[in-house]
Amino acid sequence: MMNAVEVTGMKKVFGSHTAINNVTLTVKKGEIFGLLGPSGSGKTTTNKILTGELKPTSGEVKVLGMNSTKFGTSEFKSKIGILSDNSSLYERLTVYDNLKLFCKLYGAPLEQIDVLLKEVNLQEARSKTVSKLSKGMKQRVLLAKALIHKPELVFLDEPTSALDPGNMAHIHRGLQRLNEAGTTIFLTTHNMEEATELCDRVAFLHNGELQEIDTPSALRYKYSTHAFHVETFAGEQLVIKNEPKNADHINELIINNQIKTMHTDHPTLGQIFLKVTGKELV
Ligand SMILES: Nc1ncnc2c1ncn2[C@@H]1O[C@H](COP(=O)(O)OP(=O)(O)OP(=O)(O)O)[C@@H](O)[C@H]1O
Repeated sequence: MMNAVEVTGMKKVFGSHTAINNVTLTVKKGEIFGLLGPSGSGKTTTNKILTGELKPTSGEVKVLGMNSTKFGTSEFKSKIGILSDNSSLYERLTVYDNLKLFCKLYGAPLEQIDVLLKEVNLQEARSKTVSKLSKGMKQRVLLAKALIHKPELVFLDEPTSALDPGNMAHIHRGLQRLNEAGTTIFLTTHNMEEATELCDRVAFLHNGELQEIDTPSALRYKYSTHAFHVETFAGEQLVIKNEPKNADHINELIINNQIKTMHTDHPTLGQIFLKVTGKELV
């Protein structure tokens, strides 16, 4: 199966500052891939290179089998969708008229508009002027705009950063449905719960360099201490390694009804990021 994204040795230098250094990664077709990193780690720069807005200083970048000379062509634009900090809407037009304009631009059927307004939970705002929308509502219109032409691959830069928990959950379900229908999603976020919930694989970006790349569950296993954390009714806090030689000890605690709570150590992606880079994912 062809990869959706192939990046080899990508570097981006702004003046004397290296924003991206030697990044190599692939995104498989059909995946939800999460690029995680704190502010300034290089997520947006990576996105801009992959969507043709910026050129890498060096390295190879391929998107849907096309190399960077094809970025910006109508074939490229018809196959990818973009939600970035540069995405914009016509402020004086209504939500519906904005989407109608983009439908026409891409030759997409107008029926797509109502399908997408439902997906982003904005049916009731269809006749509102964009300038009167909240930040979160605008973000959802921009997401609908990014998806209007049914792209094969979408690049979503912090797609839920302005959303309340209810709308965030709604958008997450929508993105999962979109992915189940075959769309590959390249998501940049610093929201670790979002990444854990949505992503098949995640990459940690820190100071422009990739630190880890794997499934959330493999990373959580890798950085687990493989121990049981036990609280007894007597108030003791025990940490017992998950090893055969400790079976009798655990058995004894169970038989004597001493266990009040017991759980395995399963670090969150945020805790792992902190362990790997010494930085919080914010
Ligand atoms: N056009 C530019 N000129 C100079 N430096 C830049 C430019 N764009 C980005 N940078 C620098 O490159 C680094 C990475 O920036 P980038 O916007 O990619 O980070 P980010 O991870 O997306 O951060 P955030 O989450 O805050 O958007 C930062 O140090 C930033 O200041």
